[in-house]
Formats: sequence, structure tokens, C-alpha cells
Amino acid sequence: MEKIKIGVFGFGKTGKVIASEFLNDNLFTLVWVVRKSHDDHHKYASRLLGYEFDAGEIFTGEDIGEDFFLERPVDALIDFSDSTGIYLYKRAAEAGITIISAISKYEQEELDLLKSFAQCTTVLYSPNITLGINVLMVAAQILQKIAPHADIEIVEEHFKGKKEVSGTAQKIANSLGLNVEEHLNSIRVGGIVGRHEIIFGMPNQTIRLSHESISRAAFGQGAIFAIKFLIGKPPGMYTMETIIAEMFRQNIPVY
Ligand SMILES: NC(=O)C1=CN([C@@H]2O[C@H](COP(=O)(O)OP(=O)(O)OC[C@H]3O[C@@H](n4cnc5c(N)ncnc54)[C@H](OP(=O)(O)O)[C@@H]3O)[C@@H](O)[C@H]2O)C=CC1
Ligand SMILES: O=C(O)C1=N[C@H](C(=O)O)C[C@H](O)C1
Repeated sequence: MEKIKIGVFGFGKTGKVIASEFLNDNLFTLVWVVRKSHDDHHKYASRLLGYEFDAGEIFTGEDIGEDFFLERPVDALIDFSDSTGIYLYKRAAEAGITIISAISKYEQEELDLLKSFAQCTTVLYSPNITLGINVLMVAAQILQKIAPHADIEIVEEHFKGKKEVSGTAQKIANSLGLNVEEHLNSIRVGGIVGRHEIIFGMPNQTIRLSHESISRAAFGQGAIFAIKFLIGKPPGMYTMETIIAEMFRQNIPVY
């Protein structure tokens, strides 16, 4: 079977682990990686990550001219760079390359741009691409319907250096109709990869839905799940939670 060709934006804390997940999986070929700086320019991500073969040539944003995506075709582009990466890959969308953006926080302008790409190709946007957090997000909406009077607080914990409020926590708050200023609690300590908890407080009981990414590999596995789902789908905007919600629908008759 022909391998699925992948291009990755971002080669930081997460991008490196994502690249490794694709290098470890025989279904995929890592064709290139784009980063902001000129560090490791034209070296192979595979070599830098300890593999003994060449894959994932490293480029900088400045290398992306008119023909970059035509000369180095891929089936899917996975974005773990930052909110500016999106301005470099309009031509990828026009060429029909599947776009998966995992950027945790976009301004409206960037969200609109991403939506415009969905007219030409399949686009999936997910501020938290793990399977687990999306299951939790759907479960929380069901629980809120079952217990509409519960007090709800969201706690998100991340590594000390994370500057912005968790995009995942904001998305959870929006999906539950909660004011982010009032109900979102952020903790920044040490090296926590990412933990989210939704606390439902009732007079005589407390329900806690929590999810923790214990390795950034969880994000790579989520991206792989997303690509497999998107193969053969028509152009349009997709999200992880709508894929998971559909799976809930198909599997809900438990009793
Ligand atoms: N949706 C999800 O599940 C998850 C989302 N994220 C999100 O992914 C993003 C990256 O996180 P993290 O790895 O921790 O961040 P880092 O700061 O460690 O890495 C960012 C990377 O992006 C590159 N970069 C920045 N701007 C551009 C650009 N315009 N074009 C191409 N590359 C660029 C940087 O290049 P250089 O190395 O040259 O400086 C760097 O390699 C964040 O938005 C984060 O919140 C993270 C984990 C999970
Ligand atoms: O910056 C990160 O690393 C992460 N960001 C996400 C967010 O802001 O919600 C998701 C994940 O927990 C890791």
C-alpha cells in the first residue's frame, strides 16, 4: 500500500514528538518539516531524532515560495507551530492537501482563514487533538444535560513556560456555556504536559471528569487518528469532538 505523505509545521517541544510518531508508523512517510528559524536547515528530522535513515528534510518559512507544496507534495500537513504558521500554507490548501491544525489559540482572523481553506480541502482544527480530551468534552456536555444545576469549574494545568490560557479549557468552557473569566482556573508548574479537569459540584456529591496527557506522543497519536478519519472525506471543516460525538451516538445504547 502506498504510504501517506506527511509535512509537519513546527519542530519545537511538540513538533519533534509528532515527527517521531510519524517516523515510527509504517503507514506514513515524513516528507518535510517547516520551522521558524534556520536551525538544522536542510538536515533530516529523522537523523536529529536518532533514526538511521533520511526523512523529514527541515525547511524554514522563508523557503515556502509559490511552488513549495507542488515540488514537495504531501497528503496531509500537520501544524504544531504557532498562530503565524497558517499564513504560509494557503497554497497547500489550494493544492488539496489535508490540513490539520493543532494550534491552541487563534484570533478570529486566523480562524476565518482556516475556514476558507475548508472550501478547497479537508481541514481539521483541534486545540487539543488527544482522543481522551475529546471524549471528556462530549461526556461533559451530556453530564451537564443530566445535572443542569451542578456548579461547574474547569481546572487546567500545564508546564511553567506556557504563557497563554489553555485553548482546550476555553473550548470546554464555551461548549458548556461558562464564562471563561469566572470558571476557568489555570495552574503553571514544572513540566506538566497537559491536564484538564471539569468539576461538577452538587450538594451531596462531586463528579470530576479529568484527562492528563502524560506524554506529548498522545498528540501525535491523536493526529494519526484524525488523518485516518479524514481519508476520503469531502472538503469541509472537521473537529475531533464532532468525530467523537458521532462515535458516542453509535455506541450509546449500553443497557
Ligand atoms: N492541539 C493540541 O493537541 C496541542 C497543541 N499544542 C500547540 O502547538 C503549538 C506548539 O507547541 P510547542 O511545541 O510547545 O511550542 P514550541 O515553542 O516548543 O515550538 C514551536 C515551533 O513552531 C515553530 N514556528 C513558530 N512559528 C512558525 C512559523 N511561522 N512557521 C513555521 N514554524 C514556526 C518554531 O520554530 P523554531 O524551532 O525554529 O523556533 C518551533 O519549532 C502551540 O500552539 C501549542 O499550544 C501543543 C500540544 C498539543
Ligand atoms: O501548549 C501546549 O503544550 C498544550 N496546549 C493545549 C492547550 O492550550 O489547550 C493542549 C495541550 O494540553 C498542550
